[in-house]
Amino acid sequence: MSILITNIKQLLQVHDNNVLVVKGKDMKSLPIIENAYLYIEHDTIIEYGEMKHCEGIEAETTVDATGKIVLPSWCDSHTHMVYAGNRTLEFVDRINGLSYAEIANRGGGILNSAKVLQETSEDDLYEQSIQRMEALIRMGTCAFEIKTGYGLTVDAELKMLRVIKRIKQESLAKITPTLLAAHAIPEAFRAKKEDYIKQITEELIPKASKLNVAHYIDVFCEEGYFDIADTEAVLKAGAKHQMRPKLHVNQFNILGGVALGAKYNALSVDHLEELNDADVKALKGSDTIPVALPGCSYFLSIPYTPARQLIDAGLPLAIATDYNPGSAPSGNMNFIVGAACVKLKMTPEEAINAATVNGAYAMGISNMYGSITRGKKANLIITKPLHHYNEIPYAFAHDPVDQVIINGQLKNIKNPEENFRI
Ligand SMILES: N=CN[C@@H](CCC(=O)O)C(=O)O
Ligand SMILES: [Zn+2]
Repeated sequence: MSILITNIKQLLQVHDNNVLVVKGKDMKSLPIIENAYLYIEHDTIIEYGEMKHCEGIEAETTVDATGKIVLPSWCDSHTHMVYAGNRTLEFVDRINGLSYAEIANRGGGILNSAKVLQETSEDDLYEQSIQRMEALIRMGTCAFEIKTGYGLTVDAELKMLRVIKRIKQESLAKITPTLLAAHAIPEAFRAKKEDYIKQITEELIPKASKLNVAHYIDVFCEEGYFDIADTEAVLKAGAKHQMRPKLHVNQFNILGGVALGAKYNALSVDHLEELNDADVKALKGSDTIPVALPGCSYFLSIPYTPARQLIDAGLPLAIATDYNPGSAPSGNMNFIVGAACVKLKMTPEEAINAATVNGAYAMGISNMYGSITRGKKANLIITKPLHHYNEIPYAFAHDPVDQVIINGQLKNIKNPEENFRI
């Protein structure tokens, strides 16, 4: 199967030499080819260049992209999209004045989602989740990290892992599973957190490892959830099973999770709505990428991650949705790219780098995803006609996506019958 895209107004994120991550000042640069073509065979980017060099290329399918922009599809490196039900009642409670912490203390929040998930069948959970994901593919995301963490029992966490495994096997999207082993303390363990940590380290992690689905491990390192000692215990147990950390840190309070993540060679440290100089120092010289989640800041009305401080310190930054029923019930990366510009004061180039190649890095897949490079996977967005790529973040809440190519397959996203499964 071969596809030739012609007359592309702007082909974005073009790197002849493969790029794994973009840091600091380099994030301001977004290599583009104006009036370009792109040629794909099977699932792979084979060739690209200026239209004047396109002669002689024949393909089974030709797409005329006159007036349109082509870019690598979004790479969303932080989601909790496998969940059951919703938390719309808590949304209204928050509008009426309750805080996220107050709702959690009343047994709402993560505990509420866990109760519903425990009562939901595996097939139902799979269907709810894959339908959420397919809606997002239509919005231009073709690579997703998916976390467990709404199980809160060994059985329910393993159920989540099996659902993620099935999505990974059956979807055309690229899936990176993460075991969010310590997300909240179940009611039954309130007075004996040590026993819950023991259950996680001695039972959940070994059993999860046997399923061979998740190679990343996550902890919600936060006041009222898991402190530094708990987090370290979970990371040590994960390391015994070759699970690399991807951590929730600094969402409401700074506990030292960033330095701990860097010490354990975390792939990413995510949230960082709160940040201090020691955190920035800990990240410098590490291979750990910070990840900002502006949808969560928007929805909870909490501070936005100080992206400028991170980028201006020479660090890389990724942006992701945090798609979940409690703090970010939207998985739309187009909105996240816009919010990164408006609220995090990132330039469009920085935001697009953060949502493509750096998002791929934060999932450990940037060798094959996140840029237009010969030999990389053909996961692409073809936009509607736009004047310039700046229009993607500028026209906030618009949907710029016209067509997607996922794993080398051209999809008509407007057709409700379109299929994104293998
Ligand atoms: N902060 C921890 N976990 C999720 C929210 C979970 C929830 O409220 O359901 C997050 O990343 O924001
Ligand atoms: Zn999260």
